[in-house]
Amino acid sequence: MIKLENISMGFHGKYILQGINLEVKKGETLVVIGPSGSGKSTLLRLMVGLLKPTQGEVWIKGQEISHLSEDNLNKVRIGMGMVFQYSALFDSMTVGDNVAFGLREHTTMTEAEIHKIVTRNLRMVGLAGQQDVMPNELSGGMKKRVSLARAIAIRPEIMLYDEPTAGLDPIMSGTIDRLIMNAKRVLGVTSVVVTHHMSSAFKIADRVAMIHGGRIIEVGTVEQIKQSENPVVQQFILGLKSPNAYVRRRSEMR
Ligand SMILES: Nc1ncnc2c1ncn2[C@@H]1O[C@H](COP(=O)(O)OP(=O)(O)OP(=O)(O)O)[C@@H](O)[C@H]1O
Repeated sequence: MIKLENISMGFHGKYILQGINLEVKKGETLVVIGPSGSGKSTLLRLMVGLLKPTQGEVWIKGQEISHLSEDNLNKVRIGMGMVFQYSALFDSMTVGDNVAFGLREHTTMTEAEIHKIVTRNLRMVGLAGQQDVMPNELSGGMKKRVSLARAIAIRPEIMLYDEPTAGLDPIMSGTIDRLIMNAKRVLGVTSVVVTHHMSSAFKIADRVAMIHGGRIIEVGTVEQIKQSENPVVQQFILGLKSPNAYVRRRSEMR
């Protein structure tokens, strides 16, 4: 469904990502973890053609997208929902109109049908009855939830989430995790989720990929990641001060 082939990405001569090979299968949820600034958001932006790789190929549903015109890219993007860190809501539109936007643009649904979906989706993200509110009256976390309600409205085949639970309280984070899992279970959505929340990552992931130093240093199922012998992976998932702390802890346990 999504395939990155030998991707390198540099900004002003400095390489952020190097030699990235990654495949996300249909219906799979891949969670991307890694330190701040390691290139996780850049990876998502490459997948949706917002950035062109310095090197390598980005395949979406059998189509290489890094050389497509903006028009053709937009056609590919119709099947993709995005919940990005600063997902722009349209400030001049109500919450309800924001959620309805893609449905009005890309479907022939009646207003009554659209109203039903808007109401249901806002309820799913814990914002029932907020359709007439303007985005600037919402907290950051609420805006993120509106953008999630908007993204899933068009029933995309692919969903890309950039830190969907950042800034949310634990209960709301749990709600969003369940939404991501439901989108997979009910709609068969293929998802890539960038998160700093390890508990969330381990709950929702089919596979986890860890980026470090511009490269994918580990990829595998939750169990495989938890059992990784790589001290850098263990340091990250356990939140230790240094990789050596893990090596010491492991030798003490043996
Ligand atoms: N358009 C750009 N121009 C120049 N540098 C950029 C650009 N986009 C990202 N970068 C740089 O690339 C690096 C990786 O950024 P990115 O946002 O992908 O990291 P991240 O892993 O998502 O970080 P975080 O976890 O903090 O959100 C950073 O050093 C950032 O400054």
